[in-house]
Parts: sequence; structure tokens; C-alpha cells
Amino acid sequence: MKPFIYDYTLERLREWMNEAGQPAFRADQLFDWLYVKRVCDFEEMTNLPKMLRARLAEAFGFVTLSEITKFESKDGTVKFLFGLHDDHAIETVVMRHNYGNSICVTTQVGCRIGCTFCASTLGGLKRNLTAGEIVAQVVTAQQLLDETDERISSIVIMGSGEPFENYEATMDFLRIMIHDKGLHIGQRHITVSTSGIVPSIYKFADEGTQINLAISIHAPNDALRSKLMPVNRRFPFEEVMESLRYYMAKTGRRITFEYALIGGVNDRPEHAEELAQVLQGMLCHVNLIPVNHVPERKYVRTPREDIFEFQRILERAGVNATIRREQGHDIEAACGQLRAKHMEFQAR
Ligand SMILES: C[S@@+](CC[C@H](N)C(=O)[O-])C[C@H]1O[C@@H](n2cnc3c(N)ncnc32)[C@H](O)[C@@H]1O
Ligand code: SF4
Repeated sequence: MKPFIYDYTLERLREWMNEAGQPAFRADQLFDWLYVKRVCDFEEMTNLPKMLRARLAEAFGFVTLSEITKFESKDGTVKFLFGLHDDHAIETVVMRHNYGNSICVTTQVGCRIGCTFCASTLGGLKRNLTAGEIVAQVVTAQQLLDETDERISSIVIMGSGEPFENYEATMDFLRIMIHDKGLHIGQRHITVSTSGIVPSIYKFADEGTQINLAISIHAPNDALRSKLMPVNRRFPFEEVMESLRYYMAKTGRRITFEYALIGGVNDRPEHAEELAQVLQGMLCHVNLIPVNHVPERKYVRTPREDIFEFQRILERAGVNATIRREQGHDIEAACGQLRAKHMEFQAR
């Protein structure tokens, strides 16, 4: 199979042009066709010489995401189930806020991390997505928004998969997204979420970007975190915290801690107090998320009043905390749920 043109950063396209005996500016023209004009056919790139268009078509393919289903929520959230060339399915969600539109992208088909509350991991990991397959989710969604003159202004890497186990593809995706000659998404408007893959956190800290980092913490201590997230046995709580301290010292950037509240499991006042103690004095923010129901799991949601109490305990200790506003609840926007249903349906 030919490589996807979306797999290539502008720097790599320049190298390719150089090897093909073309001036570097041809790569910039190509990049503009791909990400500013959002054209998906080399033949339409009319300021490139005909011979070059033919060579590009010979060397590269486009990622085609077939729309298996699309659900639109009352609040404007749109959830796509896209089919890939090898018949795998992935989810992408577009959320509309009063400050702009954001997209939640998937980085792997499934996930091998095995968090006990997550639908994405139910069938294990099938494969990594290439950078181009992550890019295609944004371009395809943006093409649809072009029809109503809307723009994607922020990205969260919070769809299925662990981005830091598909590190290089995720970084190339980010390089393509932030480039000022392409879609030019502001770095501070992008968030990468990880379950805590420690070596990648160090690597990411050294990249020198302004991109936000979120950590799925979900427990205030080692023992409970290991129960909820088996990855904690590979990279224990304290090692994760140590890597985050390095990240903060290196980048000066605030970290977001994601904490899904699960009724009776990690949502008691003593959990809030322990978490407050661990995070006190850290440049951080806690995002409290009422756990999304996953039919295969028995977890229940924390009552509203207890969520507020959890938040109050953190705030009283000086730890900034917000409760995530839920979007697309009526369309099962919780990541992995739509794909899990699709797989179940196919297996029948
Ligand atoms: C699906 S993960 C993808 C990114 C990365 N693998 C991670 O764990 O951070 C994105 C976020 O969704 C959260 N999540 C997964 N299942 C959830 C559920 N049932 N309810 C609420 N949040 C959930 C994760 O903990 C994580 O914070
Ligand atoms: S929460 Fe993230 S790391 Fe955990 S299983 Fe789901 S996608 Fe994988």
C-alpha cells in the first residue's frame, strides 16, 4: 500500500520534493492544497506541474474515512463512526461550544491499557493509527464544517487509544496541525491526554511545545489506581508524579488531572482529601468527570451533591477543580461506546 500524503509533515514533504528534484516551495504549495484548500485529489492542484501531480499520485494515497454512522446531538455535538481502509472503525467527535468548535480524535484502533471503566479497551488493541489517519479525522470534520463556514479551533486527543503508546504518529499529527502554513491550530488550544506512560511524558516535556498535557489520574493513591488502571503497575503513581514535576519544571505549563468519579469506588470525601494533599502546591487543575456508563461495566455515577462536595474539598485545599460539562450525552458520546456497539453488531 502507498503511504498516505497526510502522514507527511511539511519538513518531510520538503525532503521528498528535494529528492524528486523539485524546489522546496512546491512542498509549501502542496501543504496549502492539503490543509488550507482541503483538496483531496492531486489533479486539482493546478499550480503544481502536471508531471509532479502524476508523480505524487503514483507515490501517495489519500486516507479515505467512510462515514459508517453520524449522530448529531441536540447540543450540536456530532459523533462520527468512520471506517478505515482495512475495515476497522474509529470514533471522532466534534463539539460545539460558545467559544468555538473542538474535535476529539482517536489515535489507536482500540487500546491495550485496560482501564476498567473504559469502553475503548474492551476488544484490546487492534493497531496504531498512522499520523495521516489522525490528520484525516480533522480534515474530514473540517470539510463538513466548511459547508456552514465553521472552523475547528481546538483539538483534544481523548478519543480511543493511548497517544503516548503511538508517540511518533501523534507528534507528527500535532506538527501538521499547528503549522502556520496549514490548519494552524493554536498550540494552547490542543490537549493530549495520557494514562501515564512515563518515558513518553519525559519525551513530551523535552519537545518544547506549548501543547497542553492532561493525565488520567482517577485515584489519589497507588493501590486504588492499580485497581482501576492496570498501567499503574507498569508506571506507579509516584513515578508518574515525578515525571509530571519534570514536565512542569521544564515547560512552566499547568497540568490537567482527569478524574472520573465512580460511585462508591473513588468518590468519597477521603479520596478528595488524599488527592488534595498529593496535588497541593502543584501548578495544576482537576477536571472531575461523572463516569460515563459502559454497559459491560458495573460502575455507577456519583450523585450530583457528592460531586460538588468532592470539588469543594479540593478547592478548600487550594486545588483548582471544575466539573466537566457533558456534551452529546443523548448520542453516547463517551469514547469507545459507539465502536463497541458496532463491533458487537458485526459479531452477531
Ligand atoms: C479515552 S481516554 C484517551 C486518552 C488516554 N488514553 C487517556 O487515558 O488519557 C480519554 C479520557 O476519557 C476517560 N474515560 C474513559 N472511559 C471513561 C468513562 N467511562 N467515563 C468517563 N471518562 C472516561 C479517560 O480516563 C481519559 O481521561
Ligand atoms: S482510558 Fe485511555 S488508556 Fe485507559 S483504556 Fe481507555 S483509552 Fe486506553
